[in-house]
Amino acid sequence: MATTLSQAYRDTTLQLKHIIPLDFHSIHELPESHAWTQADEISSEKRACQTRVEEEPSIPVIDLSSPTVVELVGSACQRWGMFQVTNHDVSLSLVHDVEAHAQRLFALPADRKIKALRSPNGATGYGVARISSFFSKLMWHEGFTIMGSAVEHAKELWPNEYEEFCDSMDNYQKKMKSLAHKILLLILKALGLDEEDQEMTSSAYLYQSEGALQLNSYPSCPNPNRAIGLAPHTDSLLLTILHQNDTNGLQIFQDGMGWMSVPPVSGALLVNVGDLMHILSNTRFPTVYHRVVPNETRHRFSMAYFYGPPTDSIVAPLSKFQFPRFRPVTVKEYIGLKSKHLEKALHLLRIS
Ligand SMILES: O=C(O)CCC(=O)C(=O)O
Ligand SMILES: [Fe+2]
Repeated sequence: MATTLSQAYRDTTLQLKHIIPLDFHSIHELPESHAWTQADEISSEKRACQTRVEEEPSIPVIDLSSPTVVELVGSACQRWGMFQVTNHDVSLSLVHDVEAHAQRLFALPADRKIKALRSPNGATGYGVARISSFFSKLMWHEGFTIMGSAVEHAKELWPNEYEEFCDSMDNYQKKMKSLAHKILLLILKALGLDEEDQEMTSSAYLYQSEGALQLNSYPSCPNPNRAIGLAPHTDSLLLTILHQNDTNGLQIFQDGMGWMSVPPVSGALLVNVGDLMHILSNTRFPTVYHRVVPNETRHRFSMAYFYGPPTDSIVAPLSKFQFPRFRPVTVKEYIGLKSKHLEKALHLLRIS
């Protein structure tokens, strides 16, 4: 039987310290457990880089109905591994509805949210970021992960009125999936894929793909300079489509430039290349190293939709690349490698 995405994520057992978020409602000072120093980060040399404050080039905003959309997407992927899209056919009222549900969820009392806690070897539900176990300090963040139906955990949160939440999450995931299909096709065209690749990717990747929806909350923080909202990481699958509310916080790392802010653009959705796309493109498209910094006065919410091929399928550089730089890997194996080795996982697949 085919492996589902949640099964692929289920095999890492964590301690509860790495699952239960802080009760942010009751905290007025940054606790030692959440106060980071450079030494607490794996890539401390990157943390040491200053965030740029002067005028910086910004991530391209691409109108999906533009006649040159393939070229625009191709050059944004190559330069940034990231772009924002407008004319994406996802209604803003749906986006805001999902955001409002996320706000309602995270505003619940801590003892209620704990009822939907991710289990120690589980993939879905309420909890800290999965990457937390790699760091000695905890993040100023709480999340809720959905893969497929949200019913099981929504019932734990709202035993009598979970339906509206679930309907909204279902609608949003459907919309995200079809937008991700569309964007994947544009990216594959931009890569100039040949017939053989097209057959492989269009049948498997497009029609049996899998996705996960991650709701993120970063409450206002009493000492944002010493806290981290989400530690630096790359996303594992092919693409991520992100909505951020009107509160800054997301930053991407650019060689030679350091950390650069990616402020929200009203009505646009942000798309970023993940590790599997980096493999497929044989390194032409960079996987985006990003983090979130908390804000002293404002509460940031974001919704990230992670999109990947079926979990048992094989990902390898497209056959048009004469000198593949990665060995083929199944999605499931890659998720396992990432759970064990975090950012070193990609290097373990390098063959040249
Ligand atoms: O909140 C954000 O802007 C980023 C979220 C993110 O990177 C993730 O969920 O992987
Ligand atoms: Fe991410």
